Amino acid sequence: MDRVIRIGTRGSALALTQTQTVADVLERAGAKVEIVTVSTPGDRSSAPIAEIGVGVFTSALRDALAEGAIDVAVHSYKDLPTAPDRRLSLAAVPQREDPRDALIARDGLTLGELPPGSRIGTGSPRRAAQLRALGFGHEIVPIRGNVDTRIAMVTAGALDGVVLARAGLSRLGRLAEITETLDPIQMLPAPAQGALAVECRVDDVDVEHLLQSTVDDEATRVAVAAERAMLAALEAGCSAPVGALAEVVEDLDADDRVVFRLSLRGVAAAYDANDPAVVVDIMRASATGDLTAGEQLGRALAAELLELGAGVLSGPEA
Ligand SMILES: NCc1[nH]cc(CCC(=O)O)c1CC(=O)O
Repeated sequence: MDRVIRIGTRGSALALTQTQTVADVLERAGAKVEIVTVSTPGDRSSAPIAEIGVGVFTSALRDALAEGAIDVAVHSYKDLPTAPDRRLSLAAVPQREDPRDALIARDGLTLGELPPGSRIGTGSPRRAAQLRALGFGHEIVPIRGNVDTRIAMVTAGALDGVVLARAGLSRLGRLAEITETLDPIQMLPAPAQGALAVECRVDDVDVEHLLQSTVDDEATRVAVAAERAMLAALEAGCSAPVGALAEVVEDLDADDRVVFRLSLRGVAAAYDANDPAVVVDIMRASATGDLTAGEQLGRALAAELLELGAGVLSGPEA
C-alpha cells in the first residue's frame, strides 16, 4: 500500500504509547504511518466519568475516523461503549497485556496490610464496590486524572493507595511502583481491560485487511468478546460496577484429550435505583464454555448474575 496511514490517538502519555505499539507493528509490515493526536472532551473535563458518560474518550476519535481525518483509531478497549458504530470496523484486537488491577500504596504495603480507615483512591464504581466487599474497612476516595496524577496523590501523602490497571502502568514503564497486583478472586478487572481496539472505516478494505493480518490476536479477541457480551447484557445505561475476565484454559475431553476452553468469571452489583453509586451487594459467578461460543457464554453469565440479584434494586413501594 502506497498511502500513508494516519493513526489517530488521544494525546495522553498512555494513549500515545499504546498507539506507538500498533504503529510499530504496521511499520515492520512495511506500511507508512503517521500518528495524529485528537483531543477528546474526556481529556478536557475533570468531572467524574459517571457524570460525563461512557464514550467521552472514544467518540471524538470515532468521528475523526468516520469523517476521514484519520484512517485508524486506537482505543483502550475497555473505554469503548458496547453499542457498535456502523460507520466503523473493529478490524483488530492486538495481544492483550496483563488484565489485572494493581495497588500502588505507601511504604510498600498491600491491601491487607493497610489498616482500617486507610484512604484508597479510585474513580471506578467497579473497583470501589469490590474494595468495599473485601471488608478491610478502607475509605474509598473518588478521584480522577491521568495515571501520573493519581500516583502523585500517594507520593504526596493525600492518599494511602490507588488502584490502577496494571496494563497502563506497564505501558508507562511504572511497574516497579506496584505494591500488590490484585488477584482476580479479589478484584475482577473491567471487561476488556489491558486490551486495545483498533478501528478503521467500514469501507476501507485495504486498511482492514492490513490490520487483520498484522495486528489482530485471535485469543484476545475471543476472550474480550465474551467479557463484553456479558457487560452488554448487564448494562442498564449507567456506569454501575461490572467486572469480567475470560481466559483460555486447558481442559480434558471425555477421552482424556487436552482441549482448550474459555473460562469466564464475572462480578456485578445490586445497586440503588436512585443512585447507581450506592451498591447494596455484589454477586460473583463463573462458567466455562466452548472457545467458539464466547458471546453466548458472556450472555449466559450475565443472566446468572441477574438471577442472583445483580442490577437495579426496586424500592419497597416499586
Ligand atoms: N479508565 C481509563 C483507562 N483506560 C485504560 C486504562 C489502562 C489500560 C487498559 O486497561 O487497557 C485506564 C487507566 C486505568 O484504568 O488505570
